[in-house]
Amino acid sequence: PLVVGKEVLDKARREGYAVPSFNTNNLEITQAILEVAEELKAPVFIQVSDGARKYAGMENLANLVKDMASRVRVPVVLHLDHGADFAMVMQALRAGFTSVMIDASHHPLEENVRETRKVVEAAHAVGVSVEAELGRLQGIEDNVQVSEAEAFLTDPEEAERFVAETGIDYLAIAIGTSHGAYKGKGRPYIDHRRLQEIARRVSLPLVLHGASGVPAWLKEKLLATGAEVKEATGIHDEDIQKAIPNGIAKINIDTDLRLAMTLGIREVVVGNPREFDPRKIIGKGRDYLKQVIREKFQLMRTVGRA
Ligand SMILES: O=C(COP(=O)(O)O)NO
Ligand code: NA
Ligand SMILES: [Zn+2]
Repeated sequence: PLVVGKEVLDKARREGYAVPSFNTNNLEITQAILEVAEELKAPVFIQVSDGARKYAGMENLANLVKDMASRVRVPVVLHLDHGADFAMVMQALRAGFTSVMIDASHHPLEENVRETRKVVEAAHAVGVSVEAELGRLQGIEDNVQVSEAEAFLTDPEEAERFVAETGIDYLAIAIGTSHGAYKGKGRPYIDHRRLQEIARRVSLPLVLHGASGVPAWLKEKLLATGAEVKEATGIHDEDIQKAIPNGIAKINIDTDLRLAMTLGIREVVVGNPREFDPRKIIGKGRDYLKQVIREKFQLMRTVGRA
């Protein structure tokens, strides 16, 4: 069924596992997420970004997820990813989202606090959970663009104050991850000591953005189809596994789903110039999506937690 975010993430932090939050833009991605969640008896977040809202329509995606969630046994949270302002968050509340992010992390701290408090008051009035962000990730994704210079890691003491002043339910932090498929040369440096210090001060579930791994098997297959993804790199599994016992309870995955869908489509289209049935073309993408989603639930130890 569709549930509110707080209950799902409080349990995850308490019991030492994480819940993946997968971005969706369409029917096939949503089907892949829910089929695997049901198969593995895992709670899951399905999130809609600003770009997805523009591409598919917020109400369309909300109605699709709400209806499909009502027909599965595992808990499903419908989450607004990177809510840009109060108005967008209100539209999501009206559309029936059960979790919303207000991302005011690119504003000065005082403005971030003010904007976030406003959202918390409105969302909590209708029983919806709130995620906010402190600190900035580098990288580009769906209009969320931060240059190297502007990116800064989350200050533990500031995080403690921010949580106290805003009343949010979970906190997105910057500890070295970044959005997109190009997370820096080689292995991105994840500041685990900083995370431990934040987790010591903040008892709320912590959220990791920019957490796609760009799995080797997926990258190899993509290269074989002629996809130009040679420089693509992601967060290493060990860093994900290490972050979970240190308070990370929600982990955002978008890029790995994009790569998986693209692999399926390219394999069919590049290999079969005569194929023009979208169900065969997009369907192959859905198969790879399910493989990636399965791996995420296993990596985050979400399996069987529903
Ligand atoms: O943080 C993300 C997704 O990050 P990735 O690009 O690493 O999948 N969405 O909010
Ligand atoms: Na989010
Ligand atoms: Zn993000």
